[in-house]
Amino acid sequence: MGRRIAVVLFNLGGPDTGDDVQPFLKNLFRDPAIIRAPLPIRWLVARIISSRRAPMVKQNYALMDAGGGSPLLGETKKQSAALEAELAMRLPGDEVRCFIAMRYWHPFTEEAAAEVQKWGADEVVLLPLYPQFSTTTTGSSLTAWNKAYKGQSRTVCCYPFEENFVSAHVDRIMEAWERAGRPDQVNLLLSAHGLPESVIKAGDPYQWQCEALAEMVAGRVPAHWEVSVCYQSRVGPMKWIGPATEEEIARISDQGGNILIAPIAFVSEHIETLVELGEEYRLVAEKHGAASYTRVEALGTHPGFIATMAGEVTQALSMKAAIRSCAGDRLCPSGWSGCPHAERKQKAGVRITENAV
Ligand SMILES: C=CC1=C(C)c2cc3[nH]c(cc4nc(cc5[nH]c(cc1n2)c(C)c5CCC(=O)O)C(CCC(=O)O)=C4C)c(C)c3C=C
Ligand SMILES: [Fe+2]
Ligand SMILES: [Fe+2]
Repeated sequence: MGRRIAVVLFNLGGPDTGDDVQPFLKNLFRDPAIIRAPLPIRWLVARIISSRRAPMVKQNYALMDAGGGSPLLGETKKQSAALEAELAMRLPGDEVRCFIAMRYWHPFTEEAAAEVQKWGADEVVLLPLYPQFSTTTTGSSLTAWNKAYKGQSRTVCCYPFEENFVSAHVDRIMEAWERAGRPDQVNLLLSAHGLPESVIKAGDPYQWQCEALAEMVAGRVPAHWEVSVCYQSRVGPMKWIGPATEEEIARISDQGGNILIAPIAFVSEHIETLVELGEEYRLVAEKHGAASYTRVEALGTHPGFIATMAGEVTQALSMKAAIRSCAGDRLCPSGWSGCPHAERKQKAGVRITENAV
């Protein structure tokens, strides 16, 4: 008899309606992976920031066609259904079911863990919808999962250099270039969600993974395009990693460039792609005189992305180790202490190549 395989998709979650915006933000800012302060301070800060931020953010959620909330759950359900169908084909002897585990709104990680437990899975594979590993996203979901689920699971930590994933990005970029009227001179901005600089200094490998992916993408688009990485969605007064996407757009627009802007750390459409990249930054580009501004679509259910996830799951199932990256074992160079893989040991006299790119 085949196995019952549960694939748990980790994502951030988003409010279902306008009324959910403030409690959703409160959940987010209460997370110690996001605000690194002791409990009473964190809860107070979460209450203050969420009530101050909610009115402005609510207006942005209302701009999307999602009943005043986020389209993220709907988009994640489409990816989940496509992955389930792909895995049913690849693992015909087994019963595979995908479960969605959101970190800050329904269906919460705890709800997903209870569902998996009730279903009676023989194998559990944790698969983040965050291609790059960060302690603030995948790391936080892993902590929540391990608290909620009683049993063994296998983890896919990250897949930023997986072949199908990289070529799906290039495919979406070339689609957008066609839509833009195939301009000869192009400024391709690869935009990722930013992080506070302190998180990176504490060893989080996210920025390293984003920038190494960007180099791979840059190597596959026309050689005369100008490609750069930038970081969006800054929140709060702390110093965040840069350059800031908005500043890059203003700089390039001042030179009259044709901008293609692609999300490289988000795999679905939501407030950060539809409103921030799609509307707010478009206004910045227009104000500064860009020749054109075209948003590259998120991967969504691109067949290459579904193949990436299906491949990672089947490989995770066939491994002895409980955790894998797209390179099999540890992907991050030593020094990135936030990487969930143990550091590689340097054997006497043997030089180990840490960087799998
Ligand atoms: C790569 C993915 C993400 C990282 C890294 C990340 C870090 C991070 N985020 C905040 C604060 C907010 N993020 C918000 C929305 C949001 N963030 C991500 C992904 C990453 N966040 C997604 C997919 C979304 C969209 C959710 C949706 O509703 O569809 C928000 C809410 C929106 C807003 O208020 O602007 C906040 C707040 C911090 C502080 C942080 C790292 C420390
Ligand atoms: Fe975020
Ligand atoms: Fe890593």
